[in-house]
Amino acid sequence: MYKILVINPGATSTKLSLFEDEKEVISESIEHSVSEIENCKTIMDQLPFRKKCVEDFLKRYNISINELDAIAARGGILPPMKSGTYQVNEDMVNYLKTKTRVEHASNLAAVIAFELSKNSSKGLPVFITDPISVDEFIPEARISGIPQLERHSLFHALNMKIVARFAAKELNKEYEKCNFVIAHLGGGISVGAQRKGLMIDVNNATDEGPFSSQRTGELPMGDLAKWIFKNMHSYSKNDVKSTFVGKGGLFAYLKTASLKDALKLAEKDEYAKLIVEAMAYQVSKEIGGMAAILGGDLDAIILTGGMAHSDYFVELIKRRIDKLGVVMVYPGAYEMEGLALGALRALEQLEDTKIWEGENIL
Ligand SMILES: Nc1ncnc2c1ncn2[C@@H]1O[C@H](COP(=O)(O)OP(=O)(O)O)[C@@H](O)[C@H]1O
Ligand SMILES: CCCC(=O)OP(=O)(O)O
Repeated sequence: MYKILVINPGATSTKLSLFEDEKEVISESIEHSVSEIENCKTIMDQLPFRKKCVEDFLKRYNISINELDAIAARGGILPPMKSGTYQVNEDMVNYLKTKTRVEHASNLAAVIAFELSKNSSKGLPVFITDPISVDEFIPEARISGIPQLERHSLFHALNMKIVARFAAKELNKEYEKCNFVIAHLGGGISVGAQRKGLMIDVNNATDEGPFSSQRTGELPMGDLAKWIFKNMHSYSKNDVKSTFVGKGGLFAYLKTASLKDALKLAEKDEYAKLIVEAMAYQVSKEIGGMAAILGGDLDAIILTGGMAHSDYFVELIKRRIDKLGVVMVYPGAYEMEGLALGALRALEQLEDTKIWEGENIL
């Protein structure tokens, strides 16, 4: 039996689990205070308190680092790379600390895990599986409309890939032979077209596609450019950024980033109802686009993420898309399981573990 520690830092929490083979035996989500987060200028400034929170977890459950067989860490924003499980090494850690293109809490996971692994007396492997920067785009998906700006593949790869595996199993089909449109409806929203195991196009969850709880998604470009020029003297670069990612989307309209709260408001307030319906409308539109990319040849449309817990929200989407194909719903996120199973496949040598080869791996 393999013991695997799983580390998954999110924007405001750190999720930790202990798996014994496929079974999650301990699971905790540690919330961080706004002041703890705001005191840190960069994500890497959060390293000391995030690492301590993992050490405290190990102490609380009396888990010695020497009894672990692996640590499975959420993959951060690395250069574009193939889907799969990678062994973390010093180069990857340095990249995450000093070179990553996007500040995201997931960048901390491999760094924390690698530092902890050094305390093991037996050489503890650290793995990441399906990081946010998995890139399986077809050439035409990279074209934005202007040669200076390329589209990038940045999405909820970990959860979307694992639910696709669940769906293939449920349909009794081989994962690599299935075509899916997958919509991850969490704090951020990614909607992608997965053809025969490869995510050939997906909206960049930070700045394309539907608006989400705190992100604007795609915006009317001409008016956006005018808005930035008009406000460039009164807004800092960070103010501009947080207007679109952090204070945009549901939050900008309703002052809540939670769909649960928005749905409560919508029971009495027509404006709140309109905003929730608009989010479902935009998700449906993105799903339709991705179905077209697959030429309508779909095994299923998969809805997943926290917002898929809401039957009401799922229904708003389903009524627009259910003529496109079978709709399968996996509410919540399966990231901890995705990480543990990735590490387990590596330990059992069921899959080739990829070795980080630096920045030009594709
Ligand atoms: N039962 C529910 N009904 C409606 N919305 C829900 C429900 N459960 C979770 N959500 C919504 O899901 C969103 C969070 O999704 P989640 O996948 O947990 O996000 P993340 O892990 O990215 O923070 C929030 O908007 C939350 O309100
Ligand atoms: C950039 C895609 C990943 C992402 O948005 O993750 P969160 O929703 O967890 O911030």
